[in-house]
Amino acid sequence: MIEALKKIWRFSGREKSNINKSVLFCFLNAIFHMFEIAAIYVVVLALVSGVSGGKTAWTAFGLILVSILGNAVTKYFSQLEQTHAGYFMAANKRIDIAARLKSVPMGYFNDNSLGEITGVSTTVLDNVENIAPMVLVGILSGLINAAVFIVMILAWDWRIGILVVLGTALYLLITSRMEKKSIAIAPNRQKSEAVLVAAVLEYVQGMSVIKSFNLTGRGDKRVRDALEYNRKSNMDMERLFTPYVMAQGIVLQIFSIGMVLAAVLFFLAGTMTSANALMVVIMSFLVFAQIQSAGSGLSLLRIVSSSIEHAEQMDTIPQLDENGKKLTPNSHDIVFTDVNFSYEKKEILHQVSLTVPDKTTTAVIGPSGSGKTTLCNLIARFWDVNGGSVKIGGYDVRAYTLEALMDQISMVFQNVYLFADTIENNIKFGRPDATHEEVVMAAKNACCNDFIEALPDGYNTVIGEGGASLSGGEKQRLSIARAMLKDAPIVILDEATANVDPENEDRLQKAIEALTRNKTIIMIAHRLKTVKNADQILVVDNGQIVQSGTHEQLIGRKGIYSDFVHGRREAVGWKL
Ligand SMILES: Nc1ncnc2c1ncn2[C@@H]1O[C@H](COP(=O)(O)OP(=O)(O)OP(=O)(O)O)[C@@H](O)[C@H]1O
Repeated sequence: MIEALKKIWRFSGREKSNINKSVLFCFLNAIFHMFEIAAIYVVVLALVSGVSGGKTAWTAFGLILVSILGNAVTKYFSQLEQTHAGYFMAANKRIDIAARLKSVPMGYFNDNSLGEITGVSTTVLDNVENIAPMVLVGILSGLINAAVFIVMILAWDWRIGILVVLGTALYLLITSRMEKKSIAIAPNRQKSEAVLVAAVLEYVQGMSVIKSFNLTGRGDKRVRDALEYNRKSNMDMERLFTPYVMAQGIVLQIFSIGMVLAAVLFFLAGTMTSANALMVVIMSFLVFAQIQSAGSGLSLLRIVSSSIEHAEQMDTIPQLDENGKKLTPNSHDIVFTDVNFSYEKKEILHQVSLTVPDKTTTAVIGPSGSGKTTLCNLIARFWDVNGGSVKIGGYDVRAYTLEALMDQISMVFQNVYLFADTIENNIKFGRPDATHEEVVMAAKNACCNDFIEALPDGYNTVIGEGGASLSGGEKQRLSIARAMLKDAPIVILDEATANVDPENEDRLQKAIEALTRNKTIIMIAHRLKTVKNADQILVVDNGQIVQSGTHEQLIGRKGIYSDFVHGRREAVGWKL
């Protein structure tokens, strides 16, 4: 229990002071509750002594008024501090995760990790946000208040005090058993929630495939299994808790009745006044309220603790080793020296050495799966090489901070991702401080202006998440506009014109020429015309550069390139 409490306390980070304040307000709240008891005591004393009158009534009224007002104010502030602490505990972690993800190797992102990240950022951190401060404050204040209350009762009547101590001890014993038992089950419940999020995510993402292959039955099997797993783990938790919750209730009932019986016996034996005996009867309803508050916190402790453990697993996501500096190279040549690379075990690039001179265009061609995209991704350090080095302007890409490195590079990917935001902001992603005029200019150069102006709200049109409401070609052109706006010295184009209709292709080619003028270009090319015009062609086959040179040099040589250009080699799988 102490370990779990410490874990929440550690996790609360900068919000510790809010937790402390909330505990303090809970303590004050308990003191104000005592004013109620004092009011009752005043009335009981007056009734028993038969000296009741206006003074008694006003005193009792005054005490109750103070109690109500004090209760309301302290409850409000205690709740406020808890909500503040919970919100920021979760928000800080969410921000922390987002920051970490920026320097995670791209290989980390797959369906499972996506489900895991979504699960932690939503349900797991929701648990922390909503119940962590409540549990922490409930337990701490409940225990402190119960202890103070017990000391006061012991001082008032030690015999009744002992009964309260015994009831409290037994209640805590049962609660601690329940808390220990839930150690085994709480992480399972956590896991089932993450599995459910991952399954739903995959189901929604794969909806087009599921529909087109009419797999609705099979497609949702994973979701149904995940729901069943989640239901079962929740039921297991309930099943485990129910007997303990019943035992807790029974113990408190027995000791409350015990207090009443003791009071009657002590009164009959003449060792307790009638006023005090009446007070014991009344207090038997209130005396265990504080310990119950601690108990309900304890029963949720494991859930919060395993939520925190789960969220903290995000700290173990592999990170690219970042010791870089904010470098600004003088030239932008790209040099690979003996690069070996594997995503997992299988090596994809073998001893690749190449040079892309500053302000020249290099076309990369080769069969599908030969390693062209991988080559480009290593320049942007989406992954780190396993051997050898990739240098830009004489500096290893690992010597740059990720931010400084990305300042050097614009990328136009095969699959364009657009955010659920306005067209303008999607283009501005290339340079957030760009003016509207600059955005329009980039859009014009990328042949986007016409279709954007035809949209209902022009540049302010909000596109669907993932760019769902635009055609493939339109998305591609927007991503080129983004790159134009960024105006980085190195441009990496991966199948940049693959989705553009023939009507726009020539204009887009011109736009790409404008984008790439005076820059270092590495492009995965698929048009013979582009390849021919490149300063250098690299032919990749099976993770190696098998040929390099200009079109004129390569066409005259025996090899893959001339075979392909002369149609002697099957075009299947080739990107040309
Ligand atoms: N994230 C990844 N994890 C594991 N293997 C990968 C990953 N990405 C690519 N590969 C594998 O690496 C090899 C090279 O892939 P790459 O995408 O670089 O080839 P490519 O030449 O660009 O192919 P294409 O022209 O079809 O896009 C392929 O065998 C591919 O299956």
